[in-house]
Amino acid sequence: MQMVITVTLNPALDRTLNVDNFTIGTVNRVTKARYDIGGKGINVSKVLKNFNIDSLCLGFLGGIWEDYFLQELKRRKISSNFTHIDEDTRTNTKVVDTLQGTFTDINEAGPDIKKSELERFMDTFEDSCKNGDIVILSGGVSPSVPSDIYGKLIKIAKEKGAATILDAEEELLKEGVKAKPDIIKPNIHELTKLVNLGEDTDEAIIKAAKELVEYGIKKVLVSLGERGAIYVTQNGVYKCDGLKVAVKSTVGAGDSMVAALAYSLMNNFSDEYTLKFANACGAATVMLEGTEACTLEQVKALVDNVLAKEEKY
Ligand SMILES: Nc1ncnc2c1ncn2[C@@H]1O[C@H](COP(=O)(O)OP(=O)(O)OP(=O)(O)O)[C@@H](O)[C@H]1O
Ligand SMILES: O=P(O)(O)OC[C@@]1(O)O[C@H](CO)[C@@H](O)[C@@H]1O
Repeated sequence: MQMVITVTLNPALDRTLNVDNFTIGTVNRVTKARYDIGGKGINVSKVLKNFNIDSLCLGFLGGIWEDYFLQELKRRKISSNFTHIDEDTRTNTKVVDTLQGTFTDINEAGPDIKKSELERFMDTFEDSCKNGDIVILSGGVSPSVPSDIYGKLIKIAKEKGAATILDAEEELLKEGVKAKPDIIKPNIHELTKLVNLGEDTDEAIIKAAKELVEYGIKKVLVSLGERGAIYVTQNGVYKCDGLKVAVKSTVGAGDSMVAALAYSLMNNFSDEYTLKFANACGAATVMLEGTEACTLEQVKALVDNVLAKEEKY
């Protein structure tokens, strides 16, 4: 049976603090706090579960939060086979200031991963991937994990006959792209660094994404925050504007788009509808507090409002 596997090499307990008029260098009072299990791959699995799709979460977990993550995953009926590590899984702090409309992420570097822990993970990964699976590689890694890790994982997954989706930044993305994953989902900042994009006009983004498709990546979804998204595939170029919605937290918007890409593959959506669906997922996610996953009902209520069109290039 086809399985979705999400890889989160550096999960995080996301602590979202609402602070009015957040100011650096003073005492800030928190009006509301919430905690969510997070890390990009785990967020993808949370969204997929809300879409009635089972997935298997892999990665590293350890220390004070390990049991909490496992309990939460169990409560959500999400399967997992995390590699246990000695050090503590990190806590990432997100400061939401609705008065100033700012969203600040303070992400920890993450625990040291020992060579033996990495080797155990590699074995688990290799044993888990099967022909026809969809493997999602998302997020950053601890400093001790080599930056070509995603390249290696993509190679293994492809040899097994699995489709691969990569959502990463900087060297992790650069090295991962060399292994030609099927789909990538850079945001505009990630794309800019990947291809040395001079300007962030639609034309420049489309040209860069087309070059990536010519290089061998089948589909490139560039997320542009409130500006919407651009999707370039072997079939064409598609563009849509962002939906105007009330934003509660931007955390996980990109992850919900990655979940949408997997969901679209499983449901054979057209490229145009995939873009509409992914953009609706992004909008639905920013309407929710903290790192809460969007639901299919929410997305269905928004998707028809997304105006996506094929661009002639
Ligand atoms: N302010 C907003 N209003 C409406 N939609 C938004 C807004 N911000 C993000 N989105 C939606 O979410 C998608 C993903 O956002 P973004 O480009 O910020 O991803 P990202 O940087 O990968 O996010 P993250 O790393 O926080 O998960 C956008 O393409 C858009 O569809
Ligand atoms: O430090 P990374 O791995 O780049 O990002 C981690 C993170 O910000 O990404 C998710 C939202 O996309 C959060 O759940 C998590 O805290």
